[in-house]
Order: sequence, then C-alpha cells, then structure tokens
Amino acid sequence: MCSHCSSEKQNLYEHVQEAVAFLKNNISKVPTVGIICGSGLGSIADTLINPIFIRYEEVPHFPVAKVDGHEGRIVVGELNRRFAICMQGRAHYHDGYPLWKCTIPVRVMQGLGITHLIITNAVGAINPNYEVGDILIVKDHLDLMGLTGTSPISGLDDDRLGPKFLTVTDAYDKEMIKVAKLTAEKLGITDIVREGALTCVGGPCFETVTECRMLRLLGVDAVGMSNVPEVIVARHCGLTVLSFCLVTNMGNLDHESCEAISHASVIDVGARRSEVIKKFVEGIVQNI
Ligand SMILES: O=P(O)(O)O[C@@H]1C[C@H](O)[C@@H](CO)O1
Ligand code: HPA
Repeated sequence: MCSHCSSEKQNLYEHVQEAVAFLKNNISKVPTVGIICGSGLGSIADTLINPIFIRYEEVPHFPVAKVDGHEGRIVVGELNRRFAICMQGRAHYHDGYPLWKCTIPVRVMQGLGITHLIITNAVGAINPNYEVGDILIVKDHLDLMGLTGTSPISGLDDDRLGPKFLTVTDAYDKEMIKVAKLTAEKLGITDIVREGALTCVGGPCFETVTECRMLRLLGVDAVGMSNVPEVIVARHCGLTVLSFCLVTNMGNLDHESCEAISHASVIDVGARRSEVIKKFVEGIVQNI
C-alpha cells in the first residue's frame, strides 16, 4: 500500500490520540507553547527548566528523526512562567516519511493543549542581501511541494483533523511576528533579523545554481527542507504560528562563486548562533 493510502494514514486521528494519551501519562502539566528545533538548533531546549525527556521512539506512531543534529526527543519544562514542549529535532520528507507523518508531532502538541507553536529550521539564503547567521522571520511561504501535489493535509478525509480546504494567507500570525521583532529590538539584534518568504523543497540535495536562480525569480528569500509543512498542519489544527529560520549558508546563485554546502557546516552555524537563538526564543515566549 502506498504512503498516501496506507491504513496508518486512514487512522491518523486515532494514532494522534494514542500518542497524546501516552504523553499525558508522562507529563504532569498542560503545555501551552510548542517549539520545533531545526538542524543545529536543538539547544533551544536547554532553556527549559526542570526538563523531562521522552525519546521519539517511545511515543506511539511518532516519526523518528534520522539526521545528525536532531536529538530525536521531546523535552517538556518551564519556560518563562509557561509550560512548554519542545521537539528537539524532526523527521523530514527526505528521511523517507510522507508529510502527513512528518507532521504528527504538531498534531500531538495541539492535542496536549498548546495554543502557540514556534517552528524553526536551517535554511539557505536565496536573497543575496542576507548573510550567514541571519535570523529570518517568515511572513509568507511558497509551498512548492503542495503546489506540485505533496501536501501534508491532502487525502486525510477526516474532519476531526481539520478542514478539507485551508486558507494559509494568514498562517504567519501578525501578533507573533510583532512580538518577535520587539524581542529582537530588546536584544539589540535587529541587524541580523530579516522578514521574508520561505520555501520548502523535498531535498536531500542542496539546490543547484539553476534551482536557486529559479527560486529567486519566484520571489523566495530562503529555502529549506522543512517548516512549511508543519506550518500548514499547525494551521489545519488551529494553532497560532511563529516560524523563523537560521540562515546557515548562502544559496548558490552563481556558477563562478559556487560553494559546496555540507550538513556539518549547517550544524556548525547553528551551534555558533545558539546563545542568540535561545535568548530570542525566551524573549518571544515571555511576551506571547
Ligand atoms: O530540520 P531542518 O530543516 O533545519 O534541517 C535542515 C534541512 C536538512 O535536513 C538539513 C541540511 O543540512 O538541515
Ligand atoms: N537548502 C535547503 N535546505 C537547507 C539549506 C539549503 O541551502 N541549508 C540548510 N538547510
């Protein structure tokens, strides 16, 4: 049976409920804020006080993270007077999971009680004015995968999960963006904070020069291999979303100056920016 019509997909709602029930048995309080950490950004979870750790493998129906720099565990704990749940790493489409499966953690966090979700990832900059180490607050996306027929919400046919059709023009919550920008001002980091449009590709190849040029023509500021599907699912189940990315490399827009991109360097940039990113997330959570 293919991944689009598998019995696992048909039973998605029940499976999410099973994961929620499992976690409720292991967590003492209701989390109100969720965070998903991208490549090299797992240290965000270090901001949680009195943490409890649960490995993805333990949670029924959870997709397991397969990429280096993705710890593959849930961390729950206090964060600025809130109880937060953090996904320290994610499963990707290029790991071999269909998008409805990659995004199960979003539905599970919603089932546990979160109202706000902060989604992060590592990206390559397509906007030539960006620099490595910049933080991109996402205000819109180009859902290339969805436009070409691979959406995390297609074929679910279950009103309990969310509506069949979805408006995502308002996906990136304006209040959350305001809070993120104010936080950047308070931290004195506005020089490295950008606002723009993200696209998600299937990967795992980093983009060619021609692909980067195409994305630039399409109005995209950065390209990653995650985040957008999670935003779509978060909106599908009614969550308020903030999405931001760490620019870990420049997309190659020119054959002459073309540089090889490695996953190791992506993780390295995340590690170098970890203190700033932690303060950024703490400040945001304090003000939502
Ligand atoms: O989890 P994210 O999207 O941050 O991971 C990025 C995309 C690829 O999985 C990998 C490339 O280095 O990092
Ligand atoms: N492209 C896609 N995904 C990425 C990149 C990139 O250049 N850098 C980090 N994740």
